[in-house]
Amino acid sequence: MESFGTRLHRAVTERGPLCVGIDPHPGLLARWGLADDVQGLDRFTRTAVEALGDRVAVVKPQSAFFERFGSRGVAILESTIRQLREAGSLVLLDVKRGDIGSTVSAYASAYLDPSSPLYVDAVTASPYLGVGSLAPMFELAAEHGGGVFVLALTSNPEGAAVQRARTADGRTVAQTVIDEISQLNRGASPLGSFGLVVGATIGDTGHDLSGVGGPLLAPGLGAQGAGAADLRTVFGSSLAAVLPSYSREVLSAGPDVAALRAAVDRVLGECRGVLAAR
Ligand SMILES: O=c1ccn([C@@H]2O[C@H](COP(=O)(O)O)[C@@H](O)[C@H]2O)c(=O)[nH]1
Repeated sequence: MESFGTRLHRAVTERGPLCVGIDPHPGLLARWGLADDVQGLDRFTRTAVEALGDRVAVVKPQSAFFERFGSRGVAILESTIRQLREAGSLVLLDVKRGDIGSTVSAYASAYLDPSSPLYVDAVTASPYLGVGSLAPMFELAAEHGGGVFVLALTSNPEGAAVQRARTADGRTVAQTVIDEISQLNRGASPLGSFGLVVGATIGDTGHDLSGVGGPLLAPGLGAQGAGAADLRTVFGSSLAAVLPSYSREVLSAGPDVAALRAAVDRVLGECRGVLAAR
């Protein structure tokens, strides 16, 4: 089984360095002329899959917007995941899970075991019960060619108070996460399967990302105010590993499929312009 890092490296080579989120906000449903109900959710996600599935390297459904409709929303999430995989994009489910290790095992089975209805290529995870508590996710991901993106320096302004706090050895909390994920990726080529989430909004953080060896997911572009040029400031010499991520900026071009695709081409072009100079 090929590793997630290898599959991601190929997808980005073939389709370009871009992740697009499927975040069916109530406001976007209204903008697309859809009701804020299960039928609206279904129509929204089918259109997004049609526009994105055969051209974007990684598509990132945001689980919260499906869960808010209960079991019928989760059924649509399952079907969206299947459709995206069939269309050839890698699916990164944004669920930000984290818990004590024995419960993380169950989350790992839910998302990273190929027999699960919610099986995806990769998930986001929260390290705030300790990076070590995520070990069952790392292990199942490694076994089945999956990936895990761990929150390090998030795009929201509230994150800094926790993530930049100093630990006993003087490193920030974020740097300890960065260092632990770097260890997991040691020796992986061309790219490790364990990534970090580092917001494009956060400016020059003074954190050392050079040894991570895995992908750096960069949300915060577009609707949260960061632009492609900010990637240079945030990531510096680590630009090669960056996977820029947009949700509302692209989705607000819908529901016309051609317009959604044009938005994808536009943001991809902007990101390539910055990432090519790495
Ligand atoms: O630090 C983080 C981690 C995750 N996110 C998620 O990414 C998208 C961003 O959506 P936009 O519409 O492009 O703002 C959303 O699903 C967040 O939950 C993040 O923004 N920042």
